Amino acid sequence: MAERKVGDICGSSASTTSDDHPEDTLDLKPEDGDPESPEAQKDQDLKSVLVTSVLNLEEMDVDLYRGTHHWVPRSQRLFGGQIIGQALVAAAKSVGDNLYAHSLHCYFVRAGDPKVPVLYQVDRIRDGRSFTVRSVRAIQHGQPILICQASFQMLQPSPLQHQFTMPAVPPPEDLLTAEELIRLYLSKPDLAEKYKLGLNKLLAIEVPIEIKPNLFWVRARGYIGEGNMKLHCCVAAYVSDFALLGTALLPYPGYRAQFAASLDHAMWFHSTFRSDEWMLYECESPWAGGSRGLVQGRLWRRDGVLAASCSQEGVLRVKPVTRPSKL
Ligand SMILES: CC(C)(COP(=O)(O)OP(=O)(O)OC[C@H]1O[C@@H](n2cnc3c(N)ncnc32)[C@H](O)[C@@H]1OP(=O)(O)O)[C@@H](O)C(=O)NCCC(=O)NCCSC(=O)CCCC(=O)O
Repeated sequence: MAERKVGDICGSSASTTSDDHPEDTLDLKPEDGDPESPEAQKDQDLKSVLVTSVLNLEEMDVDLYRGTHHWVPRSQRLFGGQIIGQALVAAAKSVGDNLYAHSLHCYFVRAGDPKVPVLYQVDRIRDGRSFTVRSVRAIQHGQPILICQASFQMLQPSPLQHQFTMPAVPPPEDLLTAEELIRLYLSKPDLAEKYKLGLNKLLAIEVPIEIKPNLFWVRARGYIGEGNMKLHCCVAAYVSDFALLGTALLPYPGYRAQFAASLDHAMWFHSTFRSDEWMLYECESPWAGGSRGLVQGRLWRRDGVLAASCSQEGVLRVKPVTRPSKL
């Protein structure tokens, strides 16, 4: 019989069997697949940091988890995608293997503090025949920073099947990564010192996501492996918040964000996909007003299958870009 350790929030621990919550043993670790396969050989040292650390929550007690931070944005508030991804991991741990995340709805109610860990408390709202709903509160300093509802469904076939068509874009292999692009700029001999400094700072940031700018080809860095769809959904939830809100600023090159923070985030998962393989992230902003911007994203598998969709509204307070006078 499997044994697992539980403890209270203060860190004391006790031992119990997994019999009372057999689903709690759900393994969200990356799959190793065939260790002899060339892919596994090549990637065995390159496990995605997203699954080995960011999304690898520590179990504190039944339905209570603790997450740690990896990359913290310059704003010094926690990255929203990290909190959503970790909340989905916590929710997924309380549902059976035959259930798959199909949607989540979150509100970011307070800025996350990078100096302390985040606790995730899961409420088992309902276990239905087809659908199962969980509510997760992400807590710091005794107060919620995120509330998240996630819904899971067993696989069910349907004659209704349609999707938009993926935009035609160059494949990721034909494009430069963000790092390559920065290095290209840095190699220019006439680049001013202040830009060199800024670009070198950008290069030093270790974001566990790879992006090719052009609508965004995106994937988790490192190897996760095939098969664990719950885990790929959690990674996609992390990835989906990256650079999404900035889409609402694209029509306004004359302004820059003075304050930007996502208010809510909703996501729907449509098909199986691998978050460690290139997916096209198509982002658009149908509306902005009232110091807020609405953004929508579609994650496409490179074979043209729509993998996931998301929507987000964020606070956007801007100020005009001041350019030095040429006189
Ligand atoms: C959204 C808020 C800030 C709302 O709280 P609030 O108390 O109502 O705050 P607020 O009044 O909006 O103030 C926020 C800020 O806006 C300023 N402000 C307020 N009114 C005005 C105005 N008229 N003109 C100019 N500035 C104004 C306030 O002074 C605040 O500024 P400050 O924080 O003091 O510098 C809060 O709920 C919160 O912090 N929620 C968490 C949001 C969050 O952390 N989201 C996830 C991280 S953001 C992210 O991940 C985006 C992706 C990053 C990427 O794309 O790279």
